[in-house]
Amino acid sequence: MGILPCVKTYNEDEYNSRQIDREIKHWIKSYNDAIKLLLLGTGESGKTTIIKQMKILHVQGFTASERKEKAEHIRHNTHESIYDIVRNMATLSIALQDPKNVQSQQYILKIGPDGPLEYNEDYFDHVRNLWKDSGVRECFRRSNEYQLLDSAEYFLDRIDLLAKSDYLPTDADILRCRQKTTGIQKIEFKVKVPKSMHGGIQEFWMFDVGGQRGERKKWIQVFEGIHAIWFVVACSDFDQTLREDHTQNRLKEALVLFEDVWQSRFLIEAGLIVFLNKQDILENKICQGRSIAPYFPEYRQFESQGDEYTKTKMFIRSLFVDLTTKKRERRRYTATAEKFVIVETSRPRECYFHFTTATDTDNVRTVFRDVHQMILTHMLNNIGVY
Ligand SMILES: Nc1nc2c(ncn2[C@@H]2O[C@H](COP(=O)(O)OP(=O)(O)OP(=O)(O)O)[C@@H](O)[C@H]2O)c(=O)[nH]1
Ligand SMILES: [Mg+2]
Repeated sequence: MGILPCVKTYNEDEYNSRQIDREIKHWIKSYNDAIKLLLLGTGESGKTTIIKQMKILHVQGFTASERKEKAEHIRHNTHESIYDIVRNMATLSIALQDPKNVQSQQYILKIGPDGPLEYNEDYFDHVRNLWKDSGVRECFRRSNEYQLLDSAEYFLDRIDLLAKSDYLPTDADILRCRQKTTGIQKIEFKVKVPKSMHGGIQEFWMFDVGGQRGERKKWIQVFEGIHAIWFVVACSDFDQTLREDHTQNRLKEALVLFEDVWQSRFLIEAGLIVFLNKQDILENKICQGRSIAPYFPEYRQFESQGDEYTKTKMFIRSLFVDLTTKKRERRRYTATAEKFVIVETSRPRECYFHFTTATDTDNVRTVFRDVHQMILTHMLNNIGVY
């Protein structure tokens, strides 16, 4: 009599232990599976720049032929920049400081937005003349009133380098280069897991999509099986309008888009990390005396410690945090009432925030390390290791 329960217990233990073995195998398999990350955000927020950083940090960087190809894009970015500045001088009623530069202005305008057939010495001389002109600089300073690439100043300041026939861009130049993403891109890479987190190698798949309005309908194709969304916001956009809709403020568009992503039932299982990006440009703007208050009047009531830049970045973060505290709404059909009703789902969900400068490799390295650690802790938590 005394033996039977004991035998039974032994069998149960054996069964349980086999079951646990199976589960552990499954956990380890899913732990070793690639972590799938999806970068989302409006156009020009910095998604592709983060992908480039992953290539620099975790793949082998850029080959000589890739750099050569980028040199052409960079020259084109530079042309687009000077063309957009001089084209907008008339609209903003800004005159050239030196009337002799009219010839250079006409030369650039005549070329048109697509750039010259050949980037020759003559071309670069005209760009140099214009970039030295204080009227051109004044129009550049007012670039929030029209559409201008964020890297305009960076490349125009380096015009002598770009003019060299053997110019090969550095990593920093490539990170500043702008090419709009169309379609869906994927980068795969492996990262060592720290010993403190059980060691081994973790594979990542990172998906990049185009952020302009016309591109967003393609996003849903990559929602399946995503572990975490990195939502990228260009914080410096607060005084700019969208390229695709000149009536919409860029930061307000980012807030609307973020709310859509946060509320999306397709992304309910994915972790959400917000990259409050372009901190370098934001700080610069604030130091130059620009304020977010005319675009977001509630800023005047916002209370925060620190200087104006710190206050602005904390305010922008608070705008996103507020959206995460709203209850998620879902429409459900009720047969009795024969209509759809809004039901609130209140499943707790975390959202993490990081202030970033995507063009700064050290900054992205640190942020990626933190985010990786967080994802691992989250996964290990889920399988009960911690
Ligand atoms: N100064 C600065 N420039 C940045 C930063 N992040 C991105 N940029 C620049 O902003 C421009 C746009 O960045 P992208 O990475 O192409 O933006 P995106 O989100 O991929 O844009 P789409 O492909 O249109 O969705 C590029 O010229 C980048 O170099 C940043 O933190 N600081
Ligand atoms: Mg892109």
